[in-house]
Amino acid sequence: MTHPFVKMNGAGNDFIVINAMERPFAPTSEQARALADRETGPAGGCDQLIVIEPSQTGDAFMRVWNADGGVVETCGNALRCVGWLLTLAGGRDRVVIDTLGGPTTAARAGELRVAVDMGPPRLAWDQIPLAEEMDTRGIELQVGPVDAPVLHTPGAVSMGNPHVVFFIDHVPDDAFTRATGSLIEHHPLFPEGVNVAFAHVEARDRIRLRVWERGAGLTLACGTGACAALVACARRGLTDRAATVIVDGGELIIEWRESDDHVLMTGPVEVETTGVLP
Ligand SMILES: N[C@@H](CCC[C@H](N)C(=O)O)C(=O)O
Repeated sequence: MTHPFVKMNGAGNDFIVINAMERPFAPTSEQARALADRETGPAGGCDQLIVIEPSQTGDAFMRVWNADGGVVETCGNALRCVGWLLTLAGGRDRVVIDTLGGPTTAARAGELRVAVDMGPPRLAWDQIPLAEEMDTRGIELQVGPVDAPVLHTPGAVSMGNPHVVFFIDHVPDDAFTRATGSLIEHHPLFPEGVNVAFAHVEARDRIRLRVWERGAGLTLACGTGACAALVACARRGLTDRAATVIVDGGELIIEWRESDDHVLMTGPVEVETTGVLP
């Protein structure tokens, strides 16, 4: 493959980023899986493989592979990482990055900090998508026995990719997050699978979040998950429209702007290492 790569992370959610602006890079899903592999992949593998391609309408197009080799619509933390690389390379403060989930603007927000405008959340049941019509403020889904569910009535939100957000009165441990997340990820209610978030509201402006990502499992942070959690919590009146979302790998500042319905996410990015693919 012999492409140079940059290993980066956004609040701990880590990526192998490949610049294919001048030389195409189109891995098969098996190759993407091999690059992401935690034992044999370069630089310790990754949660998502990210390829930066030319775009007709923006400054670049960002393509995303989950660690399981599936191509998905978007990735919020990767948008911040790619935003950092593109602004650095172009000597600019702001860039437009296209994705399969829609265009995003990324702007520098300090040293190794980037803010992205993720656009409006998609809240109609068929935009998530769900298999049947439901009120996405609280969908008919529960975990545990019918008469005493452990979790129930989560919110559903698309940030370009599908999310379900459970409201939980404590921070779930790894075992619970893995077991419940992997069960819900493939639930027939979600024909395209779903990212599963567990939101513990600490205050009207503070959410502690853990996310089981579709196609990647338990990660240290999920940017679109943090956006979806804030939207789901605000729709239920549990938080204001802006909050700090604390994930396992750091903190993300999320605002659901009233004036234009857009969701903004600001947070850290880190360059871990660079290398060349074998
Ligand atoms: N880590 C991401 C989301 C990556 C894609 C997701 N697993 C999906 O399948 O939709 C983020 O920061 O948003």
